[in-house]
Amino acid sequence: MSVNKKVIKVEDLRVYFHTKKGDSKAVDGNHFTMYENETLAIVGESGCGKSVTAMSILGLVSEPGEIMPGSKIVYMGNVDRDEDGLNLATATDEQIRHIRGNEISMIFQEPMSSLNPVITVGDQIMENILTHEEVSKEEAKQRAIDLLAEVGISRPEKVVDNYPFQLSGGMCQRVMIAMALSCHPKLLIADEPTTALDVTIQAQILSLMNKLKNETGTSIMLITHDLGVVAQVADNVNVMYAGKVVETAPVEELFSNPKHPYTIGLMNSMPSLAEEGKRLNTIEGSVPNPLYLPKGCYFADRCPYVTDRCKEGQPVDTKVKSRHHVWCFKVEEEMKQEG
Ligand SMILES: Nc1ncnc2c1ncn2[C@@H]1O[C@H](COP(=O)(O)OP(=O)(O)OP(=O)(O)O)[C@@H](O)[C@H]1O
Repeated sequence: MSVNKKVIKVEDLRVYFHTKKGDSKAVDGNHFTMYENETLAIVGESGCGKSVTAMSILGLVSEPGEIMPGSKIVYMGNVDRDEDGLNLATATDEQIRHIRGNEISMIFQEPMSSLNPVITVGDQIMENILTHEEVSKEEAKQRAIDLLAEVGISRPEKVVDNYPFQLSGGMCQRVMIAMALSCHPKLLIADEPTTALDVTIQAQILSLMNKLKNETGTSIMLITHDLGVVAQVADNVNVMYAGKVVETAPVEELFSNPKHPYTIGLMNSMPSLAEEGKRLNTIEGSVPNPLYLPKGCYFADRCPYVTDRCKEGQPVDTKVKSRHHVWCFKVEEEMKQEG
């Protein structure tokens, strides 16, 4: 089986917010690898560190937040520059500025508030192109029009001169995608890109993201709490809990063979995924406060299978099969028994 090229490899990423009450461990040992032409979905309850992980990749963590020493975010999207990759966790502001908006782009949940209301959408796309490439204004404008057409906006030569308020939410999100794609990014981070849109527009935006991935080979990180969205567009999924990945697997494998009790709980709480006729469950309890994390497994307090061992130490990486890994003592023991 051919494996796509690695774009980014995150190892032991820790992001702490230094507050008066102590260190709030928003991300606490996160790790994953992203590949070209693949969409990685990051799922998990509110506050589990999805957005902070994305902000770290973009160099946007600011005080009181800190990417802790030892964290690695190795960007390998452009091997011409450096065979070993560039550690974005320790890169200079200048190095990150060059990559952000160019090789790594981001689209956000609220397209209206991410676009500048007093600048036409065309000028905003052009500004991005002109910042990163040496092209004339005319060429940049033509590129903006072509990009608007590419993301499915009709009459792009007219829309290019519109202000964001003249467009619908779905159109603004398309503009954001056009902007993100203006410099052919190796990695596109989409943080809840369809949450603010109605269902039909949601489906169109997701299929647009799929099309772009297939046509350009861009690696996409999709942050969402919606497993329905994950099923539609993800190739791989990371399930995060309290700042850590607790399970990672290819999407079909995760849905057919979820292992971590938290992943199973998430699936049972989704109406479309729970077994027909079975009562919908919610996961009792709440995520631990990142200021006071327990010494054992962070899910122990909510886990129906908790044992003393779970309260004593942190579970380690257990391989279930190729690219399916779980961090759970119960799964570790099951795998040992299976030999
Ligand atoms: N500026 C800040 N100061 C202190 N804590 C912060 C700050 N920004 C984020 N956090 C904390 O970091 C943790 C992770 O937040 P993050 O926004 O990454 O969660 P999330 O999984 O993206 O949630 P959501 O789905 O609600 O967007 C949370 O506990 C949050 O309170």
